[in-house]
Amino acid sequence: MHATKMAPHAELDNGTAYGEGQAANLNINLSTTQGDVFVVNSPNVTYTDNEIRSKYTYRTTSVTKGADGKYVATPKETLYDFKLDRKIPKTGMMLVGWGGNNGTTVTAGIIANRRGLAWETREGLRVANYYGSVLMGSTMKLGTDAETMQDINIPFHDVLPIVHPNDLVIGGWDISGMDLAAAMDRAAVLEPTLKSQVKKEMGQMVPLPSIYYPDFIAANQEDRADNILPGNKACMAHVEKIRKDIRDFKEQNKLEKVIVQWTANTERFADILPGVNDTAENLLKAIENGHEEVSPSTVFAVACILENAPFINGSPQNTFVPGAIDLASKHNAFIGGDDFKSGQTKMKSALVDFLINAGIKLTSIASYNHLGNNDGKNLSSQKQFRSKEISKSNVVDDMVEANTVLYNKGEHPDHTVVIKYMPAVGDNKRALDEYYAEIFLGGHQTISIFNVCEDSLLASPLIIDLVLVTEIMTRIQWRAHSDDEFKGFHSVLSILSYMLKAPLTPPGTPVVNALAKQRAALTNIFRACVGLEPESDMTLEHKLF
Ligand SMILES: NC(=O)c1ccc[n+]([C@@H]2O[C@H](COP(=O)([O-])OP(=O)(O)OC[C@H]3O[C@@H](n4cnc5c(N)ncnc54)[C@H](O)[C@@H]3O)[C@@H](O)[C@H]2O)c1
Ligand SMILES: O=P([O-])([O-])O[C@@H]1[C@@H](O)[C@H](O)[C@@H](O)[C@H](O)[C@@H]1O
Repeated sequence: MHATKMAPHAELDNGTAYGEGQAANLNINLSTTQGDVFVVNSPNVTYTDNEIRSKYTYRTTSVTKGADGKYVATPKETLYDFKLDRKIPKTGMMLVGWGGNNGTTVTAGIIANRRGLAWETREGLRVANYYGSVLMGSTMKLGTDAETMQDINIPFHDVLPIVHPNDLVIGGWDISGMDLAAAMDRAAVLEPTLKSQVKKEMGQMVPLPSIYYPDFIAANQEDRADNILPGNKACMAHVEKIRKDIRDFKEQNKLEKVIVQWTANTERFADILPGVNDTAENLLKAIENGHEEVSPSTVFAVACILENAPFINGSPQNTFVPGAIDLASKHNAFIGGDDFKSGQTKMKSALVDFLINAGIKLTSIASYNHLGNNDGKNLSSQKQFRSKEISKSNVVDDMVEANTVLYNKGEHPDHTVVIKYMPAVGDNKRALDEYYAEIFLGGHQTISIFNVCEDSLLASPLIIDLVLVTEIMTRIQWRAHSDDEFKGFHSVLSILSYMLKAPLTPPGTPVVNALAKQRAALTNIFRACVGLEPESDMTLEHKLF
């Protein structure tokens, strides 16, 4: 299944009408096939119609400490076999919170790209694109031209046979019964000249009724809740209804795969209670018994795990209580989260990475923002804000702990997070940050940033990336070269961390927040699946001659 990709921007011919499918008149490149833009020429890589197999040597450095206290670094090689199903499945994306700012925006964006829409704005003509998506808007270095020694870069999306977002079938749930066209108007994110072109199609999209347990989100959300299932606390009937919704969606749209994402309101944290949500068995029992500490997002996670539909949490709450992770592992079901990393925090994880790795001692981070959308309204409630404060605050920990030259054990920069609800600015969040650092000989560096983030236009491409990466992870299997059986990656998809503020990792494994490391992990795991070495910037070919 090949879909077209739109060129990012084009000038309109004088007087040429624009609208659905008019992109062709804009003299832009309409069709680029995907997936097979390169082939790997290696004895370690074999292609069949259905599969790509690669024999991959994973090279690391194992470190031990000698009796004299010195580290001993030993190069280590592990041989893996990767197997990738090349068939791109017809895939559905079901959003919890479909009628929200992100849900309506990502839906309109996919429709606009699929139909090649263009629309007038005050700044001139705009053509649908996927800017902000790492898979659709960025490239990766494939290698070096054998003759010119110049880098050859390819669209990130083309490194593997990945679903095209234009082909995604979209559905979902919302406690608000508003159709997607009305909800898009409520969100006030998109230009009227774009909305008018997708209004008809979106007007036919109505979110499925959802579960609503008032104590988990702000009381100020109650006036939206007109599309809810009976029952205000967890029960198996809710789990089974969600499972049926997924099956029905899959069947009605003849889908081969469904990925579910939570882009509903931020919930308060759930207490972790032994005997309630600490194991898979206890969590299922707690749901059966209607325990009031089981949140809607955890009920969705359990339903998706049991239905073998990967579930991604785009919000900061602790959806994946230990019992949910235990259940996912037992069912070999994929989960991932938490909290889309869209603007202020994405900038932070890049800037902190730069400062600390430059040997500059960051001593204080002040992160303030105000926004006026419904997310901000929900976060104006302390318990929901606390969930966000946690996810926004922990993002520097790994980078600080890794630099024992600048920081003593347990030492870290002051870090404060403030979020205020200011309706006037709507979805266009204002993020004001101050980074204060010690530099050479008692000097200081102060970096002040004023960052206007159109939150839903930044988050929507992440929703797409999370679906596309999660989907292809269901088609990748691995084994140690000596083993017979292939199996999937661990249930907790930490490969998704680049798109998330508080990356969920397999229990006991470290959390990596440094943005460059996260992108490198995503890049190099995808490269390994086609037998390519990790992207190295050594460029010895440019130094040793
Ligand atoms: N840049 C961003 O927009 C960004 C970044 C990181 C995280 N997030 C998170 O993404 C989520 C969505 O953001 P948004 O701006 O779209 O918010 P929003 O308030 O516009 O949308 C949330 C939607 O969820 C619905 N909802 C609430 N509880 C529900 C339930 N139990 N079942 C189904 N639907 C339910 C609401 O009716 C609403 O339509 C929020 O949790 C937010 O914190 C957003
Ligand atoms: O991703 P990011 O810009 O750091 O964080 C954002 C916060 O600044 C904002 O207050 C919140 O409403 C969004 O949901 C998002 O979490």
